[in-house]
Amino acid sequence: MIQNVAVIGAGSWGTALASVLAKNGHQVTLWVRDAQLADEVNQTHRNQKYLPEATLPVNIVATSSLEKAVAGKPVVLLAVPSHAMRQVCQSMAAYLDPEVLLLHATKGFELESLKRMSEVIAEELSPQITSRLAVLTGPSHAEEVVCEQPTTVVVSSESEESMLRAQDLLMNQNFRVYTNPDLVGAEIAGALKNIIALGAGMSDGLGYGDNAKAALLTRGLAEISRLGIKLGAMPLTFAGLAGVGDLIVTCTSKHSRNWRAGYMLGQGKRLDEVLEQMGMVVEGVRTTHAAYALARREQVDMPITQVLYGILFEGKTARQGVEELMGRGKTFEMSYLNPEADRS
Ligand SMILES: NC(=O)C1=CN([C@@H]2O[C@H](COP(=O)(O)OP(=O)(O)OC[C@H]3O[C@@H](n4cnc5c(N)ncnc54)[C@H](O)[C@@H]3O)[C@@H](O)[C@H]2O)C=CC1
Ligand SMILES: O=C(CO)COP(=O)(O)O
Repeated sequence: MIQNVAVIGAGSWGTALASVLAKNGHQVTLWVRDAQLADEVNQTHRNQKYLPEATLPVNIVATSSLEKAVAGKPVVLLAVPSHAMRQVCQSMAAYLDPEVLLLHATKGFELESLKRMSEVIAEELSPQITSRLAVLTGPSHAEEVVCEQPTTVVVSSESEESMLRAQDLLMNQNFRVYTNPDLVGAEIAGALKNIIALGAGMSDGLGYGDNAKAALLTRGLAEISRLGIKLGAMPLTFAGLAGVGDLIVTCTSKHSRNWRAGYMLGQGKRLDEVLEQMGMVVEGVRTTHAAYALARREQVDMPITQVLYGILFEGKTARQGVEELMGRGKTFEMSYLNPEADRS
């Protein structure tokens, strides 16, 4: 069924998802924070800053008014950075349709509370929203999605009906949408892979090879799963699109902001320089901070995250980080073989 959909956030991901929805025939209102960019999208059907190569469908109409964007819309899709989620929800709460289907495509935790995005959304809107809330995640760079390159993603929700509705809205010949009821696992996997992508970029920036990258991905997945399972995720989610799928794409793609930021750090640039040069959100930086705190709170061993925290926030060099990881004591690969020593 053709729907009126509001997409909140016109960075690369919001713009690409607006394009998918519009090509599926939906009428899309795109909320753009910056009024000048809203005019540009309406007049030129382009978003020069975030997706310069793409021409956008004409059934995307941009507005810088959050009220105009969401009022009366049966479906709202949020694609803002994690640090903006709470404030955006607060600002749009009064205008939302009480029966709205809410999707979010944000990969991160709220740093201050260490909460997942769906928890932040439920706190700001209402606890009942969880029956109409779904997360969209999986290996999907905006730059490829917007030019209709084959892509697979996953939607997760506590409500089967919401999950199926989200799948119907988004799915097409080039954008294949799977469902997975493990909302907790889907959100955690999508957020934590960005930490490992920073590490993979650093490894490449240091000039290390494929062996180091494979080690980071595999041991990264081990610690992502360890924390995720402790926080209530289903183990198999980490073997799926939201887990290993997204880990592969983010650690190996030239499109990845996290990989690119890591690469520059590996070459010896300072974090502030790197973030300034990126000009786009690098979720892995805040997520490293959040995961470091979560790992301490939950007493879960996350050696790669710990080392990256040292590099990002404590002045350790990338090379020292590698030495630290390679110099750790002997241990089992599979912690279930020795659960007492749950080490990586
Ligand atoms: N770019 C991609 O290919 C993908 C991104 N994501 C996730 O989507 C989310 C958004 O990422 P991108 O679109 O890539 O970011 P981006 O850096 O391309 O754009 C960020 C957007 O958020 C807006 N924004 C920044 N601060 C804000 C604030 N305080 N309040 C409201 N809006 C604010 C900016 O104006 C911009 O429109 C992130 O969580 C990211 O991990 C997920 C999958 C793919
Ligand atoms: O989540 C993503 C791809 O699935 C996007 O990753 P980056 O933010 O590193 O570009």
